[in-house]
Parts: sequence; C-alpha cells; structure tokens
Amino acid sequence: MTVNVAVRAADVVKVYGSGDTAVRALDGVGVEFAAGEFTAVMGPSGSGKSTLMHCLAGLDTVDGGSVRIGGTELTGLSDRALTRLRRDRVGFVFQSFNLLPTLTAEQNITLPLDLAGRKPDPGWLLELVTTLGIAERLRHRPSELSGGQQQRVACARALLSRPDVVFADEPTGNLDSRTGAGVLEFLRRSVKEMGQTVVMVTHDPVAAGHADRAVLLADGRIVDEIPEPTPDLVLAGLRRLGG
Ligand SMILES: Nc1ncnc2c1ncn2[C@@H]1O[C@H](COP(=O)(O)OP(=O)(O)OP(=O)(O)O)[C@@H](O)[C@H]1O
Repeated sequence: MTVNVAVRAADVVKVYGSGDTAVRALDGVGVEFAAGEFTAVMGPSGSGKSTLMHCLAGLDTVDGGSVRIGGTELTGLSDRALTRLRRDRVGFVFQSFNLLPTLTAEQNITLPLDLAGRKPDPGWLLELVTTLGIAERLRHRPSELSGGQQQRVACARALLSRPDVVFADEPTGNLDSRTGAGVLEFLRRSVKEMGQTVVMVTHDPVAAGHADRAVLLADGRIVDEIPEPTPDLVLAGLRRLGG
C-alpha cells in the first residue's frame, strides 16, 4: 500500500543568527506526515518545535534541505507564491486564536477564501459549524464568544478550504482542560471522518494522546516516534529526553 504523504521534510536545517551567536534550531530534520493522519510534535522547550512548524508551513524559509507540501517544493518559492500556497493549501490554528475582532464569526471563517476570491461551499460550511457547535454564534464577534468558541471558529476557518494540511500550534494552550478536550476531539474527528491531515505542536501529553502518532524533537532533530501515543507513553518518551 502506498501512503499518500501530505507534508515531507528532508534534511531541514534552520540557523538563526550568524557567527558565534548562531543557533542551529533545526539540525537535519527528516519527517513525513501521511495524509489523513493526526500527528503531535513534542519536545523540550527550545527543541525546535515552533521553528519546524513555521518551516513546514512556509511561514519561514529554511537554510538547507527540502520541504514539500503535496507535490510542491517550498524551497525556492517566491514570497508571493508562498503566500498563495499558505492561503490555498494550509490551514492554521494558533494558541491565541488570531481572529479579527471587527469581523463576525462567519466573516472570520470565510476570510481566507474571500481573500482568495473563492466562494465557500455552503454545505461544507454548515457541516463544519454544526459539528463544532457554533452554528448559533455565527453573527457574534470574537469578543462576544468564549475562548473555546473562538478556537472553534478558528478550526472552522482552518478547514473550510479543505487544505492539504492543518497546522495547530498549541491549540489548547489558552483553554481549560475540558474546553481543550472538545477542540482536540474535533481535530480528531476532522482526521477520522473528514480525512483531514493535522500536525499539532504541543507541550501537553494529554493533548498528544488524541493524536495517531507523536514525534519527539530534541536539539533540532527528530529523536523518537511514538505510534498510538497515550499520555503515559508520551511522558515516558519526554523523560527519556530529560524534558
Ligand atoms: N527568531 C529567532 N532568533 C534567534 N533564535 C531563535 C529564534 N527563534 C527561535 N530561536 C532559537 O531556536 C531554538 C528553537 O526554538 P523554537 O521556538 O523552535 O523551540 P520550541 O521547541 O518551539 O520551544 P518552546 O517549547 O519553548 O516554544 C531555540 O534555541 C530558540 O532560542
């Protein structure tokens, strides 16, 4: 069986600064994310998780190696082409929700497609907001929504274009555990029932327990991989790293 790879990094190197103060944030990262899989990226503070996510998502450029989303090689793309690729083929969910305060929930959800000049699929939009339990909140502005509701709006925004991959950076970091569990459950359903591909950076072993696989980073390298992670397995893996 051939596995359809959504995102692939090979020998990725990222260096911040130069000379004596240079930091090799990514030191030859090779990792693949299969389509339709939910992966958690974990590791001690400073191990390179955010840097890896930014490089995989085309938010930052690499100093060596290759990053592919679907069939597209990101290295060498112009800023303009990268912007278009992020808009059309990548969904983002951030710790701080990143909704625009002056727009309603619905306007926030459709904004990326509006910017691309594309019409949202109304049936898909309805299915997303119904599954997320925010159908009654679409006319509200972010300030009128709870944190959990705001993150659900961000999830709908990320999935509306049916992107090749959704990158989630500590998506439950600002939520209490029960609300966070709801968001993680939705991400899991988006993978299992909607065929979405999700890559999530997290510090939280319980959050990682919702994923199909956890990959562990240390000092800018992938050092371990845990299939079907449970919080205990993830904690044990992190302990082996001294994290
Ligand atoms: N803009 C930058 N300039 C210089 N060094 C940076 C920059 N961004 C990150 N670094 C360094 O690169 C390394 C990896 O950082 P990164 O933020 O990717 O780690 P992380 O695993 O996401 O950490 P955390 O869990 O604390 O968020 C660290 O040593 C960090 O100090």
